[in-house]
Amino acid sequence: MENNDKLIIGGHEFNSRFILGSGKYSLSLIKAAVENAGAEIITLAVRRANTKEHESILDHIPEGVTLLPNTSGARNAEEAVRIARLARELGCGNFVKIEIMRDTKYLLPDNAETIKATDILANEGFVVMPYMYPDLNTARDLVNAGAASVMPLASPIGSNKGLATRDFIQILIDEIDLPIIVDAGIGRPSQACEAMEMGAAAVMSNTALATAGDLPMMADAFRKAIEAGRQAYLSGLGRVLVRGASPSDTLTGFLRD
Ligand SMILES: CC(=O)[C@@H](O)[C@H](O)COP(=O)(O)O
Repeated sequence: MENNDKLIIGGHEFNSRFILGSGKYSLSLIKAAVENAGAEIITLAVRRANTKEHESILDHIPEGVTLLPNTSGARNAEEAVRIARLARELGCGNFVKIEIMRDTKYLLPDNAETIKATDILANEGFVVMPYMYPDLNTARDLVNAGAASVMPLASPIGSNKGLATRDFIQILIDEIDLPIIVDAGIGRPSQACEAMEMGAAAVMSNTALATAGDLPMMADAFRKAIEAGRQAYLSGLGRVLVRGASPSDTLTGFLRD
């Protein structure tokens, strides 16, 4: 069956709605993770592409997969811009995921600096995907700055705690006319599925796979969950009763009479 349900980011079309983080597991597992996840986009810390070691992450990423270099390590807009430009010089393409963190304890993104970096890099022709704390005003500023998607955190990076910011992500999904990609803290396939049922355009995960007992098998489970959540969203979820019950068939009422 032809898949007409594409994820479109900065004019580029993707079939998969699972974006894979690569930072927390070994190079030898990357190919299997991408294949089992069905992922078409994989993030890459620029320091891992720019290594002097004989093995570079770039050698392990299957052909046809879009690289999403991130600016991890940046503490302000200026540093993020510098890392993004370096990634482009290294041949990593035009996509960039902006990650700016001043806080080293909770690793929360700096929304104000993220808006500044988005503005500069979008003007330089990058496809900018900013990681952000889910806040509607910030999201609107990111749209105006030229972002190609918005990536709100579900819970702190690496926590596997799931959709702690659920209601605020829902506001972004309802109000922002860009793909909302739920990032960070998604610890289980069921949480990824829920994000997709809410109407998220895609989910990104790294730690959930990296800390799983069997990484490729977990990648497969995430792929299925994300597809199921998308399908449920597109089919229109059934309503929830505020109170009472509703009989499953009319016969119940008939027998009582
Ligand atoms: C911003 C950031 O670093 C996250 O994208 C991370 O790569 C994924 O978060 P988890 O490791 O919590 O899945």
